[in-house]
Amino acid sequence: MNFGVIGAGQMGGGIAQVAAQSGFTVVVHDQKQEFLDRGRAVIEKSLGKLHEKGKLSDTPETVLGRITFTTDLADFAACDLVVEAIVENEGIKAELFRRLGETVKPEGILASNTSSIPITALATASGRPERFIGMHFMNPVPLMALVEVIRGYRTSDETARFITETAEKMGKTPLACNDFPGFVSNRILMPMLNEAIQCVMEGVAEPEAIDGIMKLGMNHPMGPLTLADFIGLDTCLAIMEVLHQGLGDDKYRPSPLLRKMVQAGRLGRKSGQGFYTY
Ligand SMILES: CC(=O)CC(=O)SCCNC(=O)CCNC(=O)[C@H](O)C(C)(C)COP(=O)(O)OP(=O)(O)OC[C@H]1O[C@@H](n2cnc3c(N)ncnc32)[C@H](O)[C@@H]1OP(=O)(O)O
Ligand SMILES: NC(=O)C1=CN([C@@H]2O[C@H](COP(=O)(O)OP(=O)(O)OC[C@H]3O[C@@H](n4cnc5c(N)ncnc54)[C@H](OP(=O)(O)O)[C@@H]3O)[C@@H](O)[C@H]2O)C=CC1
Repeated sequence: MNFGVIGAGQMGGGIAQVAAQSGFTVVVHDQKQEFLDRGRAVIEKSLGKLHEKGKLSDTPETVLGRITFTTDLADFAACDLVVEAIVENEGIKAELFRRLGETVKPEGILASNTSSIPITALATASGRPERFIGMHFMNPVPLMALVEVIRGYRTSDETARFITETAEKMGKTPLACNDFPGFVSNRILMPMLNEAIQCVMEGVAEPEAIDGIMKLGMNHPMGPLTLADFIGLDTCLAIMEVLHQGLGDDKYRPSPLLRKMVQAGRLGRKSGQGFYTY
């Protein structure tokens, strides 16, 4: 299969890596060569770790050899499937899908890894709503089992079947849900992270204590503030905005502290500082 990925950030890089581990021929796009170089280095490091642990059936070089990196969207013309993983912004994604709809061969399927943005709106922008779907991987992609499969209003059965089978070929467990703001994963996860941030703002406890309470008390692998830093506070804020606007209920109001930290450029792990310093 010719597998395309748009965005070489933490999610795009992980999706490209797992697609290549599954034997697919992969092309990855980002806006600038330096972002592609950074994405490639992250993939190399992850493959090295998996190889060390005997969790890779091919050598890291073989897997990496299946991936090409490009700044030219025209290189996606022959793709059977393109998964988009760029910034969580509806306008920017919609414009990208309009271009992909004109570039990728007509029978190619387009998918978004969006955390929360309506699949149906992006499907309309693509001009091929029957062959459009949400394919939502979890972070870190090489380690997490789930792919949330979100059907838009006009997604065909054939497209849903193809994505389910592709996720399985990638060693993931696909689970289906419908197109509502935040789908299932982030409708449930993100209010918890937002509430943890609200606890920091109100001085309920120090970040370390909040994380410790949720790790030791609820057996969560990461505390909510560590996880928010890991996801990216900009992405968390964007998801909360979609929940708040899309569901129209103030229980989804983003914490003012979350908003302020994003305004200050404290985006979590990717910027070196969030609730913790990296
Ligand atoms: C926002 C959205 O739209 C949706 C989302 O994705 S929400 C986020 C969902 N993800 C989560 O909730 C993740 C929660 N965290 C976890 O499950 C775990 O902490 C984890 C799987 C990430 C790490 O596992 P862990 O056992 O707790 O910790 P850790 O010891 O750090 O990691 C295990 C190993 O995996 C390795 N590892 C971590 N990321 C890796 C990657 N991308 N590739 C390869 N190896 C990796 C670590 O280096 C570590 O290796 P060593 O044992 O050699 O040091
Ligand atoms: N972080 C997470 O835990 C998860 C995120 N997601 C979703 O995946 C998507 C990507 O998130 P993530 O990988 O974390 O984000 P990153 O910030 O790591 O990467 C985003 C990518 O989008 C590119 N980008 C930014 N602006 C534009 C633009 N205007 N046009 C084209 N490309 C652009 C970035 O390139 P540049 O370097 O140029 O900015 C970068 O390659 C989002 O939709 C997010 O909601 C889904 C599951 C989990």
